[in-house]
Amino acid sequence: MLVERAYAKINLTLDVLGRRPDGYHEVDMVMQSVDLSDLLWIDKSDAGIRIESGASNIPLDERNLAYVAAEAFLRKANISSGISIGLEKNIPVAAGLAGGSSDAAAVLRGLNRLFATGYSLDELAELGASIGSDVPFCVYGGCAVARGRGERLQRVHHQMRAWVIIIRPPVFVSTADIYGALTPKQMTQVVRSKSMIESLMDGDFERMVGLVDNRLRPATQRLYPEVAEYAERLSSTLGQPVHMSGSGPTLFLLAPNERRAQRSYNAIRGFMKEVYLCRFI
Ligand SMILES: C[C@@](CO)(OP(=O)(O)O)[C@H](O)COP(=O)(O)OP(=O)(O)OC[C@H]1O[C@@H](n2ccc(N)nc2=O)[C@H](O)[C@@H]1O
Ligand SMILES: Nc1ncnc2c1ncn2[C@@H]1O[C@H](COP(=O)(O)OP(=O)(O)O)[C@@H](O)[C@H]1O
Repeated sequence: MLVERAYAKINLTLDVLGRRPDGYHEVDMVMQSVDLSDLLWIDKSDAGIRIESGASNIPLDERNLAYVAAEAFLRKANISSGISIGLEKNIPVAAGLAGGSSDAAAVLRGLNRLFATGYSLDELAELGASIGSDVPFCVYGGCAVARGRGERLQRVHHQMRAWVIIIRPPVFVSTADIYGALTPKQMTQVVRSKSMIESLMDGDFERMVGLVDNRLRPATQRLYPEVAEYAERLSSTLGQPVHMSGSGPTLFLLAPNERRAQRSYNAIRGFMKEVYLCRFI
């Protein structure tokens, strides 16, 4: 048996360039892993794929992305063993934090170790792209610019230290609905990833914060006006901008040090239920 950790991500920039013939959207986004994670215990078993978890808000059958990943891996490696997966779910579900994608990526890494199949991370990422657009990034973690539908990655090795306060409003958002609600005006060729990477590489925290942006946000706020209300309340209480991750509804704030992060975290906990304090990894 082995243990794998599946980290959540936030989007520091997210630009949509246009709709593709396959129904997906061409994106350009800077993704960053944070140290909020699920834990997976992965082992061989007699037959079939079994997932056990205390989480009651996700399917534990073949619809679970960890299951889909295990099935895809066994098929690729031509292995007939059964698999058991224990899943401790700490990443909020359907939140724009890629929790399911990260679980899938952790299963690919874990099974590669368990069966000593020797696939490279690039090979696992390629397999991951068939499971979901965010899975290839989650195979590597860290920081990367993701293009295409999210699967074409340029990894970024920066030393920026930043704390992240993640707030999950009680709103349930469908990623497909958000992409589907984009208007042509919300899709442009202007991308912010280059400047964002420069600020990360320079360790320029203030510049980085000023560049955080997400082109899906207007669509999410139009379909779910509560998200705009939560964001407005948070930014007016704290006197600083609040950002949205992925298709939402998760909002986040960035802080340059632990003291400031803790102060914001304490203030937000007074009126929001689901708040997490974490860091870039
Ligand atoms: C918005 C983002 C930003 O990181 O993250 P989340 O909010 O899901 O965390 C991603 O683009 C989400 O990636 P992921 O959640 O893996 O998407 P998928 O399962 O591949 O696709 C779900 C649906 O979203 C739409 N989709 C997804 C990716 C993309 N580049 N264009 C799209 O139009 C499609 O309608 C697709 O059917
Ligand atoms: N292991 C998993 N963890 C979370 N959600 C999962 C998982 N497997 C499948 N899902 C389903 O995937 C959908 C998206 O979940 P998630 O990956 O958490 O969000 P997002 O794509 O917004 O980052 C949810 O509707 C959930 O039911």
